[in-house]
Amino acid sequence: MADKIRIGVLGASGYTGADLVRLAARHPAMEIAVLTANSHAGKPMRDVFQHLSHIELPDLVTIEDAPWNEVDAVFCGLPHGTTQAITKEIFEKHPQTKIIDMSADFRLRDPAVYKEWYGLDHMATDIQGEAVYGLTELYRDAIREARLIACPGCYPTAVLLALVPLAKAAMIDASDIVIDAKSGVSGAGRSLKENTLFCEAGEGLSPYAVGKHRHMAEIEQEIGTAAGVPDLRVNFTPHLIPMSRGELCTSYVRLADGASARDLRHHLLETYAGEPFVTVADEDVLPRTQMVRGSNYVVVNVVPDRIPGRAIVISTLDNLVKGSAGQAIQNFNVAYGIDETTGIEQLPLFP
Ligand SMILES: NC(=O)C1=CN([C@@H]2O[C@H](COP(=O)(O)OP(=O)(O)OC[C@H]3O[C@@H](n4cnc5c(N)ncnc54)[C@H](OP(=O)(O)O)[C@@H]3O)[C@@H](O)[C@H]2O)C=CC1
Ligand SMILES: CC(=O)N[C@@H](CCC(=O)OP(=O)(O)O)C(=O)O
Repeated sequence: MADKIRIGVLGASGYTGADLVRLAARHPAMEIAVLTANSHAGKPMRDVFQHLSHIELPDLVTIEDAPWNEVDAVFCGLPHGTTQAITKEIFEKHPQTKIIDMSADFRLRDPAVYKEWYGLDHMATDIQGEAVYGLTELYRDAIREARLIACPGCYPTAVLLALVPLAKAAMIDASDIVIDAKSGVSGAGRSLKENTLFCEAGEGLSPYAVGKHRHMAEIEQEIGTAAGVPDLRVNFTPHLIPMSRGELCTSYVRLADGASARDLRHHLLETYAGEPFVTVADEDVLPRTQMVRGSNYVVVNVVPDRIPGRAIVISTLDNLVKGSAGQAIQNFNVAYGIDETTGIEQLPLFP
């Protein structure tokens, strides 16, 4: 293979950053050149993550100390609000760099909507316009040309892969979507939070951010665009479930006149025929997190609702792989013209 592409991972001491490093370390076209951290800066990566002690990795440095002239591509796994300024700075000094962001900082096209949901002024409105929404299966052509890729949130990835094709084909009523979502605790990141403590997350199931979760903005943006419905509103309720990784979204939809659950499933089968990572489950198989754990796969299916004129669409993924690091690498592969499955072909872990 020609020279490897040198990558930097911002936020390598976090969950998405660490999973990115785990996958990148075996990617034949990548060389891990720079890893950054905040409170963990100055430490060897193996001191922070013992599961990565089998390989040689650069030590963690602060963003300020990172040598940007030594990287070709940057993956960002930073908290919301911390990616815009550094993205601008890198592009100003090294305009050829490709940036693949796993945070929400460039996902929302309208900076006013970003402010509404994140409570922050957008600090890079001049480059927001060139950001491509990194849902690979739906934006592949634009990703090929992009230097700034905004990977979707984990819940939106699961929901949009299932619903956008149906909304686009006008097979469902985009204005009547109710999404019940559940996520493992790693979705909340590695920092200490009360609701993620073992004693408080274990043996329980808790709804959170009901009626106000910021992923609604992303889901509305993308389904609204696909369906041609400006100001679309969806109902989305996430729950924290006591497992470390994995996510399952159950969407209750109203069928367009004449459409059946079976038609919806056939449409998804046609849409995703040939897609390496989206599996439409066999007719009687219900998606379960155990079908995707540790992998870049998404499993979807559609079943009839007992209420006439409605259907239930279920989708599942691993929030740290297809929901963040795996999808980021999939986008990297597309952006660099590498076979899309490179480095992320792992089958799910089971049991
Ligand atoms: N977890 C998930 O399933 C998903 C997360 N995301 C998004 O990806 C991003 C990262 O999430 P996740 O890995 O879970 O988060 P973590 O909390 O696990 O990690 C955050 C990382 O950012 C670093 N960091 C924190 N604050 C700063 C700062 N002010 N300046 C520089 N670096 C900083 C931390 O360094 P240190 O630890 O050394 O202090 C750490 O490396 C977030 O935007 C998140 O919303 C997207 C999809 C899925
Ligand atoms: C369990 C849990 O807390 N999950 C996170 C999802 C994080 C994510 O996927 O996405 P963002 O990049 O948009 O934060 C949450 O609901 O905020």
